[in-house]
Amino acid sequence: KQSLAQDALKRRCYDFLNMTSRSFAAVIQELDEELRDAVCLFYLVLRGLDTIEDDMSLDLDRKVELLRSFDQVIYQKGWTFTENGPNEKDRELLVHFDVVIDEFLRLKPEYQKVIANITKLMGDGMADYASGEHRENTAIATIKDFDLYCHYVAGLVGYGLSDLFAASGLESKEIANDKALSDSMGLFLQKTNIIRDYREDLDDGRQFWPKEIWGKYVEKFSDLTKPEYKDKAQACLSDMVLNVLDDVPQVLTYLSKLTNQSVFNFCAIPQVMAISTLALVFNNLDIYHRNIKIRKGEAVKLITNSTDMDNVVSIFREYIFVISRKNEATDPNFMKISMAIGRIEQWI
Ligand SMILES: CC(C)(C)CN1C(=O)[C@@H](CC(=O)N[C@@H](CC(=O)O)C(=O)O)O[C@H](c2cccc3ccccc23)c2cc(Cl)ccc21
Repeated sequence: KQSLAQDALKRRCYDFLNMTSRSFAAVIQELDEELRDAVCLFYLVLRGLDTIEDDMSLDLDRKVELLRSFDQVIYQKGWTFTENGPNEKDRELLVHFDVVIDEFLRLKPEYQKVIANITKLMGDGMADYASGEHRENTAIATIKDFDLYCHYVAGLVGYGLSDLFAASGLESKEIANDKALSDSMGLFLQKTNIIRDYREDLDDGRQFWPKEIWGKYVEKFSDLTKPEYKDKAQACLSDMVLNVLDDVPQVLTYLSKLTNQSVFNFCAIPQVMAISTLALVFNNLDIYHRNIKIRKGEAVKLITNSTDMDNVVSIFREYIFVISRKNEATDPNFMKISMAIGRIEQWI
């Protein structure tokens, strides 16, 4: 029986959810009753972890200590955090994190275990990266480092969501068994965001593109913004998109295994937004100068059309066609892009 006070507590968690991410918050709230609170709290715990990882004003040792212990923090009633810098985006969430913890402790133990387990793995991964990042600026040297970083910050989210879907009984246990599929769901979103956010990250002094890729085209990461390197910048961008296209077949395979409508919508909407973003950024040198986003009207069309597998496949087919049309024969990666598109078209 929910007391009025407990209702107020839950309401405040959904207010934080809406504060941290408007459009996606609505999708989370559409989830079946059984999963809604667990996913909402998983999202807020991850946001808390991200707010610590993102805060460059935090002392490194303090940051590492917080990241590695966050899986215990979420069990400490009353815990709050006021050491974030003043302009940290979701500072407010950690200042009132005791509300999130109270609600987390009311979840079914098996949901708590899934969230705590992923929080530990992610916190350790972020801590390892944060220590390395301070050692030398290109902590993401190889494509292997790139995949590992994206696994920590996004692939693990896929692991956790698949475990929650399976634990809820709304999806088969099998969805949580194939880790590679869950990993690809996160990698596709995160890698697309990393390409889109090139300029924003550069201006923040952060670089996530693997040196194994950009180092083939320029000496310095910021050279990609210079007009005299235009052709190199375009080839580098297509090389990055090529790397992301590898995850498309796994994303479609994962989505095809889902049976619950609300879970499907929750999983499909970010993926169709990502393929649309990928088609937008491909061969679009504006990404080196400003953050480009798909138009609102486009996003609304995608959201309303992502409720069944056939529609999602046709949306992917449409954007894969856009990429193949934008693919230029003069691009050194032209053939590789064509073959990656060929592999995807076999699937769709
Ligand atoms: C880094 C990230 C990709 C995992 C972030 N991430 C997502 O990107 C959100 C979408 C989102 O937040 N979009 C932003 C816009 C934007 O950031 O571009 C919005 O405000 O609409 O979706 C993912 C997400 C949703 C559904 C299934 C997933 C499977 C594996 C991994 C992640 C999955 C997400 C699910 C959870 Cl529970 C937590 C975080 C995320």
